[in-house]
Amino acid sequence: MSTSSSATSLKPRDESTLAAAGQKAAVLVEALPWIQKFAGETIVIKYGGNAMINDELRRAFAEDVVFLKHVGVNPVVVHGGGPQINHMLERLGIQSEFRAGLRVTTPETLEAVRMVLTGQVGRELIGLINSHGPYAVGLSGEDAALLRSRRKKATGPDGEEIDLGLVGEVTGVNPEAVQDLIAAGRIPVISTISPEFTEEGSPTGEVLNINADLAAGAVASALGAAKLVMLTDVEGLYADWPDKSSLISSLAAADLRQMLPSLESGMIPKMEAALAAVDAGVPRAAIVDGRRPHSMLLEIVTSAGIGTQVVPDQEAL
Ligand SMILES: Nc1ncnc2c1ncn2[C@@H]1O[C@H](COP(=O)(O)OP(=O)(O)O)[C@@H](O)[C@H]1O
Ligand SMILES: CC(=O)N[C@@H](CCC(=O)OP(=O)(O)O)C(=O)O
Repeated sequence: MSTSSSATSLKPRDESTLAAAGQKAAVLVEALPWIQKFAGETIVIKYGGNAMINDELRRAFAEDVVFLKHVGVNPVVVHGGGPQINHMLERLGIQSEFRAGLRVTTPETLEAVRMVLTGQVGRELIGLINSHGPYAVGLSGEDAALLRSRRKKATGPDGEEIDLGLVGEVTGVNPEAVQDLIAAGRIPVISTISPEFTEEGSPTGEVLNINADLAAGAVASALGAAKLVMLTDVEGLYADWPDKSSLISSLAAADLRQMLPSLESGMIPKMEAALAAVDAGVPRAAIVDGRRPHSMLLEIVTSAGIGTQVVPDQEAL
């Protein structure tokens, strides 16, 4: 048998591929305890509109979600779509206005919000996940009585009451439809429009626009999730925004509660949601940079995580 180097099928193995293989094995082994910890558990992932701004990011997100499903975790996706709604409103010649991080919502705006979230952003996400197999099923807060809400009263920086129009806060979550989908091996993908209910518990016939962070926090609490992960367009929570050297890696619920009044814009509902989830017994809420492909997977299956995590007070001692 000839071993001459002229044989065309003979491919030498170089040192660099061996070194790279070693690093890959280390990553997989590091993931093992986290996969064991979360197997059989539900993780709620809030996918913000700013973290889905290009095809690479959207594809990586879908891969991460399907990866989690295949290692035995039950991912539940709650998606936003703020920038996509802004774009649609611009096309319709409607001005976007945000107060305390929430969109002031007129009946006309609500029509666009519902159309973009449920009909466009949700559909695209479901399509991307389902390019890997028949996993994702879309739900709006209107489906199977998933969400109940009432008008949200917001307060401005000087304590004044702000009228946000058709904006809701979640008053109840009926997680049965989501649990049914999980039991059937599916990945629920939730868009955050919710029917409005009176104080007495009757439906008013109106639907309300719910901020996706706040909805994700409520869904994570109702499902007894093991973790809430929120993907956004910054590295995490900054103690002294916008000073880039003040990125927080971990903080206790009590410290976050103290910080809340000083937060600005979109960080207000995000951190309110993180706090509400941890207060309701979700062991971890993490804010990660969704502009980095696979940030969600790295947050869940690595020891250091990558963003800011909120932990219950007793764990921070
Ligand atoms: N303390 C803070 N740390 C980080 N970001 C902050 C802070 N305060 C305000 N922000 C702003 O919050 C934004 C994230 O909220 P938002 O735009 O609503 O995200 P998403 O669309 O992902 O929900 C950041 O891009 C940043 O401009
Ligand atoms: C009341 C309110 O503000 N609703 C949000 C819902 C979408 C959302 O939250 O999207 P992101 O997560 O991408 O910001 C809105 O209309 O923009």
